Amino acid sequence: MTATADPVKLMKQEVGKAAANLVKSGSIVGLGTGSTTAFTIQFLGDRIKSGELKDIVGIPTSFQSEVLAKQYGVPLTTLDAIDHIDIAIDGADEVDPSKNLIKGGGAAHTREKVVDYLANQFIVVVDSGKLVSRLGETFAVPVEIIPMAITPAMQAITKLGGKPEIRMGVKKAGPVITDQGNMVVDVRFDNISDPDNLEKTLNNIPGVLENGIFVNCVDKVLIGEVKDNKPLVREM
Ligand SMILES: O=C(CO)[C@H](O)[C@H](O)COP(=O)(O)O
Repeated sequence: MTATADPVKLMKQEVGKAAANLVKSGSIVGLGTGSTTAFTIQFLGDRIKSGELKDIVGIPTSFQSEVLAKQYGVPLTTLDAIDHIDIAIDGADEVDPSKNLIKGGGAAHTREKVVDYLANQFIVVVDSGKLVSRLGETFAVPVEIIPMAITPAMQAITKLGGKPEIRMGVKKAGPVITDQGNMVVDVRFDNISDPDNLEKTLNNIPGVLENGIFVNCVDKVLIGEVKDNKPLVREM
């Protein structure tokens, strides 16, 4: 793979590669979604092709990661065929100092939460622009809702103090539809002081399938940075 001049892409590439290097032969690997984990999947494929990495199987968290795994030669399985996941590698939209996350920028947070929470080790890969002092600082909370419940669920979210907006498609008329056939509402909150409680409260609204707040589940965050035009990876 050739290095790129775009600093954010360079950070994503370095951190994606660093995470792929943590995977050991014989592992069952959760494959995250997004532009950062796309590099991880690509580097896993490179390690398999070179013979350095043997007997791994991936569990995709989205149609996107499934397609990439097939493209780069990473064998896949399903949750029905395995009894554990050794390591999951996934991106995030925000990371707070306690390693809590907002995810779902790619509308894949429901499957991501299933896979990432099952893993014995959950590694998050981000560029340094994703670090925040408090969740909700820059990113809205994605909430996946079944279509017939969209109106009452949005009303309930508004009563909680959130400002919900249906996520609209790009190069597609109408709303984004998830891999499960649902809609996503992006919810702005003025202040998320208790992410643990907000995660549970949102999921208690009838019709809500899952939201993008991930609390107390991350083992390690790999952060990509660029210093003096050189990419670096540090750990949190
Ligand atoms: O949660 C996600 C998808 O639902 C992604 O992991 C998150 O949006 C980060 O994406 P990227 O690596 O492209 O910045």
